[in-house]
Amino acid sequence: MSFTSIKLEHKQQVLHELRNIKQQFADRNWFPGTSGNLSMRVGDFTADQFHFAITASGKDKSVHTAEDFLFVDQSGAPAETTDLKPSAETLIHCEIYRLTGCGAVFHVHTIFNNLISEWFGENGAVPAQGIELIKAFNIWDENAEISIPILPNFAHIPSIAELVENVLDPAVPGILLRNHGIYAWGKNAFEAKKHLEAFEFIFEYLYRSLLLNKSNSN
Ligand SMILES: CSCCC(=O)C(=O)COP(=O)(O)O
Ligand SMILES: [Zn+2]
Repeated sequence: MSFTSIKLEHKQQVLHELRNIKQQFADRNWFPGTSGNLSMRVGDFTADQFHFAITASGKDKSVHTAEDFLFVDQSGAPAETTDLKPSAETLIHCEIYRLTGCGAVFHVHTIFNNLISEWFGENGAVPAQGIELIKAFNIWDENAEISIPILPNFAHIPSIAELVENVLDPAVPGILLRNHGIYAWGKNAFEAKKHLEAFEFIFEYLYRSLLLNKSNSN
């Protein structure tokens, strides 16, 4: 499906939804120092051709302007003529869409996701077991255990993007970049937000249990 054949109302609806999510995350201080990026797919999906709206790079994501988002194609190139630059991390979004066919990808830097990704960094994954919010990933087993992948935080984004395929687990809709932040996705913005919130709950839970265990052993 070409970008021009996607209905204008659909594109506007997606921008409206992204703007709302951006506001909600900004209110939680989830975009410190211009960090973070958000995207939502528009139109039909094939692994070879798709389009999505994404935050422009380097903006203060706690303020709203007419230049907050632009549309890009499956390679991360702008789909329309614009002076705006897509997020520096667009290629990671491209790869997540290509591999999952999802509808939205949200990336935030928080203290808890940074500390936990660094703590478990050498293991390449964060183990989480028996935490109620695992059910937000539609995993309902009692005492369920998941493993949240961690990729190295290379400065060269294409080198990170090419590793996504090796670690992506269809049952776990998120990937951490070590000491950087998390990417969470879902079939739509509602689900991507639910997943992101569940991951952040799990990271805070793990951080606090590590501290509790440490103080108990002293
Ligand atoms: C200022 S944090 C470093 C860049 C980053 O990790 C990020 O999430 C924001 O980059 P963008 O190009 O999307 O603004
Ligand atoms: Zn980032």
